[in-house]
Amino acid sequence: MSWAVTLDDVGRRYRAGGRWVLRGVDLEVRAGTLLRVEGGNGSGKSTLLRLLAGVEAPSAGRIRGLPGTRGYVPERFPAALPLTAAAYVTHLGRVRGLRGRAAARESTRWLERLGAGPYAGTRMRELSKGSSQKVAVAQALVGRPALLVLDEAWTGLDQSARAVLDEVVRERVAEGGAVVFVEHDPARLAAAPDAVVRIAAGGLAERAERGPRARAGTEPRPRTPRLRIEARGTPGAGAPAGLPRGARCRVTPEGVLSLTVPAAASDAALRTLLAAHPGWHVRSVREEDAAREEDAVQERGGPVGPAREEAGPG
Ligand SMILES: Nc1ncnc2c1ncn2[C@@H]1O[C@H](COP(=O)(O)OP(=O)(O)OP(=O)(O)O)[C@@H](O)[C@H]1O
Repeated sequence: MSWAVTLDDVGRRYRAGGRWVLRGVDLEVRAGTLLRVEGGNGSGKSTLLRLLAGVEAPSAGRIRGLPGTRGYVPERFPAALPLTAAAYVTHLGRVRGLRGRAAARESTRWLERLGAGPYAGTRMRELSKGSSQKVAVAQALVGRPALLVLDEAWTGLDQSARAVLDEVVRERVAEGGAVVFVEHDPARLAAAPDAVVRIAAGGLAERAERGPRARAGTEPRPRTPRLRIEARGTPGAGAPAGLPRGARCRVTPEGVLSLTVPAAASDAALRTLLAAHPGWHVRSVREEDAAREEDAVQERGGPVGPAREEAGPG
């Protein structure tokens, strides 16, 4: 069955008036695809995954088409539950629509496949960290959810359970499910994703689509996109020192700065601007291609949309 989850201009912040963790995120996750989410620590990967898992709602924008059955391995699994591993996974199976016996059978099957069969009857709070992680994975897989969201799900698993999870991810995608994952090991499923998105400065700074040849690891990643950062500073101030490699910077005598940087270096560029003395007030961060298009429209006297993202204070 063909379906897709669509994020339209999605933003997330954790308190009203607080910092936007994610902003202006447009993303489509289609059935039968594997998507990897990358980004530095604290960039918002887990936040994006929680939105896709439906356990958090966006503060701005819309998420459409979330399938009814979703499996989610959170970054931190609440292991101190008073249930046995089997009872917990069976319970999740029922939540996903399996009837009693079928839920229990599937629970046993997943626990055994992951190597957790011997402690299916152990209370969750008595399990070791790695064993508890196997239960975290089993509870996400039971009932074969259409969308599987894995937040560092391999962490803590032993080698054979890791290999099983690799295998299961491939199976789910081949069966028409969608899998979205974050993983710190770059070698994990390295040639498998259909797309890789990178979060920087609160938005999806980079999106690399991969075709069937790339699945076999033979196609180079597309050109790295550049971001354009616009900021206002003190009239007469020159270009700021310490910009990352690959940055191109223009400053008008009035103190209006236009800086383009490879997307991967945008966090470093923003930090440089925000830490400079005298300071820079960052007005917008946009993909360079989109900024060019808006400039062209403006030159023709047409309408200009609002900047997609504000990255600085105020
Ligand atoms: N429940 C919350 N309440 C307040 N702030 C939060 C909450 N969850 C996340 N944040 C903040 O949002 C930002 C992004 O966090 P998130 O966990 O999504 O990043 P991440 O990319 O997954 O990081 P890591 O690689 O370290 O796991 C961080 O600054 C974090 O402090």
